[in-house]
Amino acid sequence: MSTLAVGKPVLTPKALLHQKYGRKACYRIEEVHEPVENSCPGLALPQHVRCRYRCYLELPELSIVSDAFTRKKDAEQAAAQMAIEKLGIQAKADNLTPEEAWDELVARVSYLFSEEFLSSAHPLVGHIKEASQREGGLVPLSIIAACDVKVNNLCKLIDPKAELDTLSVVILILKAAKQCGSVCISGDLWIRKRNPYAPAIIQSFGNHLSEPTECVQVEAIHVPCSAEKSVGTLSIDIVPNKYYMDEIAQSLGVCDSSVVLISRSIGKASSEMRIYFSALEVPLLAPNPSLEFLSSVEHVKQIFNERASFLSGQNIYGDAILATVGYTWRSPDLSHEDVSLGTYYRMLLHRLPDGCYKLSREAILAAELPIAFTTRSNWRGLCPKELLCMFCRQHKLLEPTFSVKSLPDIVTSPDHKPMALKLCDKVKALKSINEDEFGWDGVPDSVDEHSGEASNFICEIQILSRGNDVLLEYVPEESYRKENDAIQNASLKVLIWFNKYLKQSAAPMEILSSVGDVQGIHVHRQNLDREFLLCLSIHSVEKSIALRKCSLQDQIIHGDYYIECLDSGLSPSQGSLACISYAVALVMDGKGMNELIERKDEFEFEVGTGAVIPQLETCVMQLSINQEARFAVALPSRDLILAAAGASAKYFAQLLSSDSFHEKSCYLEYSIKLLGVTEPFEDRMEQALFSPSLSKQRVEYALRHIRESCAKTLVDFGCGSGSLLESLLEHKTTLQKIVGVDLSKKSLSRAAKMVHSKLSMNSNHGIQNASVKSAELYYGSITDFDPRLYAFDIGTCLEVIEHMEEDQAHMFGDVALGYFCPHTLIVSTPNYEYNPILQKTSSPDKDDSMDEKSQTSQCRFRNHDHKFEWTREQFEHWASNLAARHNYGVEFGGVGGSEGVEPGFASQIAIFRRDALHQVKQCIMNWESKQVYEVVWEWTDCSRSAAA
Ligand SMILES: C[S@@+](CC[C@H](N)C(=O)[O-])C[C@H]1O[C@@H](n2cnc3c(N)ncnc32)[C@H](O)[C@@H]1O
Ligand SMILES: [Mg+2]
Repeated sequence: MSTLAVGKPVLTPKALLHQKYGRKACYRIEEVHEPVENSCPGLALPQHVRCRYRCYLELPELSIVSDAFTRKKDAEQAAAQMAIEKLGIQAKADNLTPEEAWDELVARVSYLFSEEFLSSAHPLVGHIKEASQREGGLVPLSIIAACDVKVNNLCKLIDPKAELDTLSVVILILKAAKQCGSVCISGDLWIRKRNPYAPAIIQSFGNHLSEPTECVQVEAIHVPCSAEKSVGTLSIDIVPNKYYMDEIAQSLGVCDSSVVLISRSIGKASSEMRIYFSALEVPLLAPNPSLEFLSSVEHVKQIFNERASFLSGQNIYGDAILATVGYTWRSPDLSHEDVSLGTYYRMLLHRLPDGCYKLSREAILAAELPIAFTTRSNWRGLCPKELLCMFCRQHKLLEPTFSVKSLPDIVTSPDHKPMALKLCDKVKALKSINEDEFGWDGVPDSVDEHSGEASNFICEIQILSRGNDVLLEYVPEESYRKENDAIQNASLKVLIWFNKYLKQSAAPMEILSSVGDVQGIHVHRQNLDREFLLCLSIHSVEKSIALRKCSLQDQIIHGDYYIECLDSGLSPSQGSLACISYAVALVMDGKGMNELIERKDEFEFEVGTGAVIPQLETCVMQLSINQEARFAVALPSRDLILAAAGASAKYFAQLLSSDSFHEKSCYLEYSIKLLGVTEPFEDRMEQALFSPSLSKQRVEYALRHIRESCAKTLVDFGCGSGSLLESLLEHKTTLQKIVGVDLSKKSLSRAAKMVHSKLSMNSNHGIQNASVKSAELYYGSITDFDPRLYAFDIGTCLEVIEHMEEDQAHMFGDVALGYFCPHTLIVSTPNYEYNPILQKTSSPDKDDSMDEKSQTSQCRFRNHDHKFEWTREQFEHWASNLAARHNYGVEFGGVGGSEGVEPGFASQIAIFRRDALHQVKQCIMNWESKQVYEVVWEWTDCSRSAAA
């Protein structure tokens, strides 16, 4: 039997106000658009705005405006809280003694049958109106227990067990009814108004009662008490002029609706989904039965319906019906909705952490709860924190507590990373980089702007029962550079632990504590087992009726019907995002049956995080874009198949229980097609494999040359988010004017914010590179000439050309040296020959036996956006010809790897210098050219320009 701990109901501020004002409390939500973080003055690009919500609360005696919140409901609660504080309202119900609650209950029951009550939108009104059309105007007591929250709350104050037992609520209402003069009890469990309503009122009921005009069949679920019996469907007839509760009574095999007990609503707060069961199953009708008496009766224990009790969180006895039908606050009409078998299995699945994730991705047969949260941008489906909160709510626990601590002195990543990182090390390294919000240069956004050092966060989590007992505490060992990463990773760890606990409950706790890499989890086993008693028991029962394993070997991928197509060379590797379409069919070989269960036209997942079933991941890693494959896996549990089947669950349930099914070889067949691959960002690899990171080395290389050249003006072609400009402002140079050009407005916005904050810091502290007098950012293509950037001292173009089509890269070379004519131009681009080293290190599972040549020929580009990558020879060919055409000299260098050692530098660099003898020729023409770039941001040092 369930022995869930019962806590005092805690009323939210809104609920408290509702108690006092009802509908007189009016909430209105208004959106507030706020620019995100450090906005940048003068930026001529739309900046990111965050939408938040403010709540306006109108009460008869005052109006309140809340602060802005990310969630609407938080704004409402905050407004309600402010009102409560201003008005000095006390949580009344909380302070009632059981005796006072009893008096209130009697008054409430009486009020529910008053004429005044009939004008409210209360769901009970529908029942009273229906009853008035029947002889005697009788209403089942259980309806009051089910519909009126206030009655329920009062009953809980009188007897805390009312939380779990509908029956005890009914008994308390029965007693209260006997004490109030205005109602009377009829039979055992009927209640009615002692003096009938005025004929005029009854007349108006008839007019307003909008009952269905024709018979409707509502699909419902039959949940047998015996766990050995399968859950099935049934339909409830809703017939004009008949009370729907009587139909339910009939389905339960009881005489009338007064002996039908009703659970609280299940699922969403607005849902009318409830469990119905027979009061006759419980020895209720004995005189004055107490709950202690009831639960001590062996018979009651035997008829305890575990599955129904688990779903409703209340004690349910005997066979039960799960249905969505009833009156609501929203409309006077009877509302109803089908509950399919698929819905039932989805609800069960929803209670497990991995099930909740699968449902959030609508990919029940493909998705798995990932084992790692690498970056927010790669995570799909509900985030771990949301999943954990949902899990706690579903299991009627308190909301989890997250305590984030900032540890400024912990160093996340070692200074010198080995070249060959093990996968687990790599995942950690990647985690610590977290470039997710950034497109190109991967500047982590939690990096402390002043010191350049990252601060570190850990997030501790505590899970408490509703009775405030500690169930689980998690103190992580790892720290993260972003607060959100710390929270998400900690939440994920706890979810993974719960998943294991609920699935391997029989395992001793020592084993559970050390599963996977979940360390730092401390559980209070007794409390935990008590809270999850039902869940564990249901899970073990479901396991026992799980399907017999079919003859096909698990894990085996067979029948690789690869469609021959041009190999694009692009296959997913660890850390990349694979986009697939898939279909899963239930196949019965002997019967030649192939039934589609689940399909998705587009499904994205991060490779290497266990976000899909292992067979699927293994298969996808062997595909290139546009290739298709099929494989078979042994049948998973029946529950999972039925949850996936959704609306067709009934059909599949029949199929799976048919005799012929057990005789045939059955399996699930997955057909998948790889639609696209988003490679992990190149700089993620660069950061993980080089120390300092390759991008940092490039910037330092450029910086050295800039200093040596004593340049005063610099243009960064394809500046991206401004990583080079940032570095220029952090170091002493002779530069007075710096300009960036890019085609990405998003990157330019980031660059503007970054340059702005660096410049303000410089002028405040009078340090670093104070020589810069002006900074400009332009939006435009570097293959177009703009005379404002003519004849600068130095031009840089780092890791840009490979992002253009090859002919455009050639064009850029000609425009840069032929029109822009900088004195010096530095161009960097990946060295294709270096890729085998990078890719071998980044995918340790790849076959090592391949000789180097074949590896090179199979190598992918470093970034999905690269249009080409050149070998050293190709690069030198391009650069030398270009230089010769425009009277420049060129030298080569690079970063990553060493000079003269095969296969050269990881990033190859050309430095073009204008031939001193050749003066710039196109001067006149240049000045006549149109200004094609758009200024998106500019800054001038007013003090200096004024002084000058
Ligand atoms: C890999 S990022 C490099 C950014 C920066 N140079 C760095 O090293 O961090 C390449 C950049 O080139 C820009 N880009 C590509 N084609 C361009 C074009 N035709 N004109 C201007 N920018 C371009 C992209 O928008 C992107 O910001
Ligand atoms: Mg690149």
